[in-house]
Amino acid sequence: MKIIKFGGSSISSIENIEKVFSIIEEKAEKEDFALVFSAFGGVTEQLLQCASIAQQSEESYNAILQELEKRHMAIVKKLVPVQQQSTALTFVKVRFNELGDLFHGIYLIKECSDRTMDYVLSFGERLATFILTAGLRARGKEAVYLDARDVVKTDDRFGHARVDFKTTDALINDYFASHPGLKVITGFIGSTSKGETTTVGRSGSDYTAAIFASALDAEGLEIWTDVSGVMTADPKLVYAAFTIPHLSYSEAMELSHFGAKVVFPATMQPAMKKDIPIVIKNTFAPDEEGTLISNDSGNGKMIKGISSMGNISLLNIQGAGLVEVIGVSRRVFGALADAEINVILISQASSEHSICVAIQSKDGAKAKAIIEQEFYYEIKNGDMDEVVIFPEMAVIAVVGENMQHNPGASGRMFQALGRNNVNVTAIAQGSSELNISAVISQSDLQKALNALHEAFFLSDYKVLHVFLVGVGLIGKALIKMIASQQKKLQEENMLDIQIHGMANSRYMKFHEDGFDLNTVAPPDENDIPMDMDKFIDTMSGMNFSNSVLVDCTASQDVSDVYERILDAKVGIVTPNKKANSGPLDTYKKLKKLAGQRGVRFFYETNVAAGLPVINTLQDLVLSGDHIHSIEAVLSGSMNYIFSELEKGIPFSEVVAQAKEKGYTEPDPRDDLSGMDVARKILILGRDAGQDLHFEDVEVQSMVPEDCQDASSVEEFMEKLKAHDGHFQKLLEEANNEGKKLRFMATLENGKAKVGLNALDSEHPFYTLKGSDNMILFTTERYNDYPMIVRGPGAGADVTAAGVFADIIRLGNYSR
Ligand SMILES: NC(=O)C1=CN([C@@H]2O[C@H](COP(=O)(O)OP(=O)(O)OC[C@H]3O[C@@H](n4cnc5c(N)ncnc54)[C@H](O)[C@@H]3O)[C@@H](O)[C@H]2O)C=CC1
Ligand SMILES: N[C@@H](CC=O)C(=O)O
Ligand code: NA
Repeated sequence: MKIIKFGGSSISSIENIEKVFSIIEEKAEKEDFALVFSAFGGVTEQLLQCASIAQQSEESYNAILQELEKRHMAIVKKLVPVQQQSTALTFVKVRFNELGDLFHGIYLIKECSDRTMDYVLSFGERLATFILTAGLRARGKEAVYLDARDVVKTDDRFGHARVDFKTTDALINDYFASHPGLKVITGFIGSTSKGETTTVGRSGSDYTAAIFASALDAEGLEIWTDVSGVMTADPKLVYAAFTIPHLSYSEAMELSHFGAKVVFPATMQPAMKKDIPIVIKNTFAPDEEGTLISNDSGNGKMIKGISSMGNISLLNIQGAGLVEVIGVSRRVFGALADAEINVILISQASSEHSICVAIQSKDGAKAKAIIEQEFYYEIKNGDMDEVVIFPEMAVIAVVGENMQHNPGASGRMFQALGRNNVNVTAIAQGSSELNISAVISQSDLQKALNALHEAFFLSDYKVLHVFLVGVGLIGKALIKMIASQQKKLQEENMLDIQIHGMANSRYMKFHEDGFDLNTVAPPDENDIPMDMDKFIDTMSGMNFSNSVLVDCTASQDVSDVYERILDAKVGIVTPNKKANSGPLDTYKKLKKLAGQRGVRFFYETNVAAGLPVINTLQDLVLSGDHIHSIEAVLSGSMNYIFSELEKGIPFSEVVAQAKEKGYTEPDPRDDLSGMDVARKILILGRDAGQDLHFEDVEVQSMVPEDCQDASSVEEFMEKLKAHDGHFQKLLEEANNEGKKLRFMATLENGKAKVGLNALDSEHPFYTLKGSDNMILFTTERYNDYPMIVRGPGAGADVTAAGVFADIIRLGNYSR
């Protein structure tokens, strides 16, 4: 025999009741059970509401009551065929007449005692259970309605009555022995020895089910609700949370203490005493396995779940006068207990210099006053400091029985918190080793939960949260690329890349769960106006662990926020060269900060797009090589322009083509002026370990003087046409000597040079084509012949691919 209970959410509508009936019918073929029901979804709340309105001597409770009656009547009419309806309809009618009288009484005397309230609430369970019994009978079941008040005997603590198990167990067994058929029992209610109606407290129907299970030595207790069991963390805060298949009673109790309110400790007590397994199932997903709660903890997982409690204040009681003084804690806790303040967590270090107590925020001010009063003289004498209160805190706890004697849990917990910049204010662990709790700032709660969830449950599976600024040529190509690889990375590389925010210069938008990258469009006027500070605030507000800012702009304003970003332990990936080619101090500061904060700052595409130039150089330097010189073609657009020029196409036209093909900077003058190449050689020099400043780079510009100040790119392109002849001449001069024009950069002896050169066929750059880049590293190790990297060095795809590779690398590093 099993006891099966369905809660209010499972029977909140006709459709849901039909689902419940199918579950019952399917089960009836296989096993023997009795049923326990709550009131129909929402009814208890409405009865409470009526009572409170009536108490204020207002008549509007009548309307609610009438609606309630209609709802119950309608359910009878749907569940029971006309010819069998009369009993149920009469039952409902009579109950609502009684309720009407009851509320009228409350209305008249303006008072509703706990005793009356229990009686009022009992109608919800009685009505639902009676109607459902009739519904089951109409479906051919031999169902018997059992008003639990006949068998569940309690004391008279109305609202949370204590069960007299001895009498109750005997009555339940007598009833079951003398009544064949499917027993359908009202949850939540009982009665005193005088026959007064009582209720058995919060989540009382679950408790009723457990009382019956225990009395009958049931082989199992099933609680059907609207979630698929107890989850590893609150799914509203941790979207990767999943159902825990198996918990021990103690683990379930520990988890429910901090938040996982699927099952209440009180419910478990009677089942636990008799070692009856409890299964939590989802009425709306009956095929899902749910959670089994029994006396063992199932698989060997160290941590079963992570729970949390917000709105906590931390009270710090400290002073030199506390050390080795006996009785201080008795006084602290005595004073709090006298004031009925519940203590959630306690922490005291062995120095005995301070005691730290977590309480609910609503009790904060009162608790501070009470302790200060208790220690009035000690504070006055300076033996104790004034009580300090830290508001807006939260407690997070990792829970699992197998932590016992199993080192490593706390290490992993605090490493994950630290790595994600979550400051821990207090720590507590009981010697049962069932739970390690930490007090953190409320604003870090979601991030902390996710970080812990990843560390304990998804340690091989990483979610990387991307915030993308710049949805232009490169940004768009990047989104497409991530979209096409997202699933494969999840499945084969255990790396889940989600984009939660994106912005261009005018608008920004966000998505808590991550955008659908196959359909997402760049932000537009329907979204939020772009504001970098707000972008960062929203990003921080989402509080994800393991986040990265991807900057696909060419903007100085965006690179100016890198310091803030790294400081907040958020990584950066960018093709934008502004940060690394600005003041040397900034370059150094960012590197240092990333190191200090343990986050990554990747910028492979700063030089030669996706070609492995930066990584190669950094590897050379890290492995102890010394860079003697660098000779390079570093501009895809310039190489394209000067090699295409040879086909006889006018200069202004090839520049337009380079722009069209996505090789140039947003403003092609940045390429033609040599600035873009200057930035790149500067970055290479710095990564090679040299203290290079922009002044150390000699740059030859290809922008004709009268084009320099054109007010727009279009005007510039137009003006450029007048100079086609000049470039044609340069080309002819070179060709006459059997040479080709190459725009290149060199770095030697701490000086860099950028400009146009005519090179003969002996030179390695002579054969470069299209958007090719080529970099020659002459180093201590690569001395006789340089190390060479060559290939297309500009364009949407090769750049986006390089950015994407950096993102993946960053994701993998954070494992
Ligand atoms: N095109 C290429 O082959 C390569 C480009 N890069 C770099 O990639 C970056 C992006 O280039 P493209 O996509 O071609 O440029 P783009 O002009 O097509 O796109 C830039 C995007 O940034 C946005 N933006 C500009 N300022 C902003 C601000 N302050 N806040 C928010 N958004 C802002 C724009 O609205 C636009 O969405 C540049 O830094 C460029 O140097 C690097 C390697 C190769
Ligand atoms: N505009 C650059 C591409 C980005 O770095 C180039 O032409 O190489
Ligand atoms: Na590169």
